[in-house]
Amino acid sequence: MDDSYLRSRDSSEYYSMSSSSSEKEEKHVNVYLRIKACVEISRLYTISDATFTCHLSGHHDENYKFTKIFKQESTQQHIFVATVKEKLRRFIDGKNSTLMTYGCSGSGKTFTLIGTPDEPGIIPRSIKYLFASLPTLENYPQVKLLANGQVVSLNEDQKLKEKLLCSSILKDMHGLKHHVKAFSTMQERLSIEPVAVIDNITPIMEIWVSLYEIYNEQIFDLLQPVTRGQCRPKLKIGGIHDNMYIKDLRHIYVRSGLEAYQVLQYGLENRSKASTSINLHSSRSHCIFNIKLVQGHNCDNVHVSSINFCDLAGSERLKNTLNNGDRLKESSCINSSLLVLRRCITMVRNSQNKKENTIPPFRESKLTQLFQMALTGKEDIHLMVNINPSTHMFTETHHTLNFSSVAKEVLIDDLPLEGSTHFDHNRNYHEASEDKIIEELIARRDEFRERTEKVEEENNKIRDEIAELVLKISEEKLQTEQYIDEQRNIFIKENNKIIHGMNDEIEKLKKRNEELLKIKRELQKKTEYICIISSDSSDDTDEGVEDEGDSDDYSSNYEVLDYEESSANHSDSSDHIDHNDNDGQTKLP
Ligand SMILES: Nc1ncnc2c1ncn2[C@@H]1O[C@H](COP(=O)(O)OP(=O)(O)OP(=O)(O)O)[C@@H](O)[C@H]1O
Repeated sequence: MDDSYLRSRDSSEYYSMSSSSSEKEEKHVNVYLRIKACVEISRLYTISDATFTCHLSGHHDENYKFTKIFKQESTQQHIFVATVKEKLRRFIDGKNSTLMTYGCSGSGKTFTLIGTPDEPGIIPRSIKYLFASLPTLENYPQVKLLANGQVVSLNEDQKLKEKLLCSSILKDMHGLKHHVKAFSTMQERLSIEPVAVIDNITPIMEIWVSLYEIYNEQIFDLLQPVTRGQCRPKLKIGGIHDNMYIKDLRHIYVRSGLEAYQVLQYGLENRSKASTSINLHSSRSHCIFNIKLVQGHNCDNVHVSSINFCDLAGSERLKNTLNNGDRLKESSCINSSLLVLRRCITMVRNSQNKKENTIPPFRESKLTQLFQMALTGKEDIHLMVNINPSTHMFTETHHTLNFSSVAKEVLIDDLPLEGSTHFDHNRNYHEASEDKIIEELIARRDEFRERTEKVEEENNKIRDEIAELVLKISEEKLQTEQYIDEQRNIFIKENNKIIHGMNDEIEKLKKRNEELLKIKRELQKKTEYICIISSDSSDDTDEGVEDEGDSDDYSSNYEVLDYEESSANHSDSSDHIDHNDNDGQTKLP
């Protein structure tokens, strides 16, 4: 580990990374005190450096020592830098750690861990720091973490399935768009914070997260989607000795800070909360967010480190809360599990001090059962104690301070990692100086700009393609219209031709008709004339004339002969004459 000194951007303090003093401190559990910012501050307390003093009337003053005290004006960033940042480096180096927030209801535990978009807490800052320090992670995981801590390599289908788990949660989050907005607001706030850039990276680097709550002494997976009306399944604890795990707990593979943050928010929406007389949004459960980092050169040779952020439910005096029904049951479950925690820590402390040698009652509560390793000092644990300095909370605050003083005495083994030869645990970190931060921000901005340009380029390409298609379609449309026009014109022309031909024919027929009518009239005239002549001659020579039938025969013979002659002249068209046509006009059928 680099021996360099770090400087937080918002304070003039320097934090030693691995100086001998910090190593000395790490032998005991780190216990921090955060005093809630509120209007009324009791005169019963005074603070001097890392000592908090309670002035009890009629009694001597009680002093409580802490690793560090964060006064009311301390910022979220200050607290993150002073408590967790170094743990995150150790986490990247392969070490496990647990941070617990402890305090009475409404004292600011959730605010310290989660915070708000404008004042992000320790977890969002840790997510941001972690992903900023790591290289870009692969789209798909190569290995999977089983709940019992085993690691198995994944085939292509399984990789896709794991990736889809995260996608389905993010899809569900679309109804909660404010979280995406909250994250970008937070990103802006956090963008000026220093990040560590690690030197040597392993081919396998994966981040997995899980979130669960212990509510009324039952464990529930908060990342397990449940349909409306369905009960969230209760999970069981497995494992042997002090190595405990939660059976069937979901671990989600996340690739970016945004993904991790969204998954966290998705789970927090499922957390049991209720309004109490002390806190409008009181957490009624212990809630644990876990991040696991898998690193290795190949699937058979990986190391997993784990970091827990544990937001404990607030202790509450039943007399003060006036709780009843469900709230009362929750309160007594919370208080009894915190009581077991206190007893366990006291016994661990006493056995470490050789005062007694009894086995702490870890199995009496789910919380202590799961965190047995950390509570016995075998893993790194640190405690954030939150207090509300108002006078009306004095009794609760006094209890909290007594617990913290015991916890502060617990020793932790800072054991080196066993068999941890998979990668270099003493990586070099480059703590980003102000210049480097600016450099990195510029690099990120350039990268972002490059990505935006690429997207714009693709957009333009697509736009051009669409324009081309539209042009093609309109050209084809035009061609089709022209073709239809041409065909219509040809049809009209042909039609006109036929009509013209027919009109000519009609004209011819009309003429022929007229001619025939003329012939008919002439014949009638002739007939009449012959009739007149024949009647005249019969009058004159009645005897010498043959009978009427002969004369009829003569005239009809004459008519037929003449008609045949004329029809022979017009034989081709006479067939079509309509002799019944009243006005003598010929019409088309
Ligand atoms: N340091 C602080 N600065 C500003 N607001 C704070 C601070 N600490 C807590 N608060 C506010 O006080 C209220 C209660 O805080 P929070 O919910 O974090 O308490 P809690 O200890 O988690 O309570 P519970 O155990 O009931 O869940 C919240 O509205 C929170 O925003």
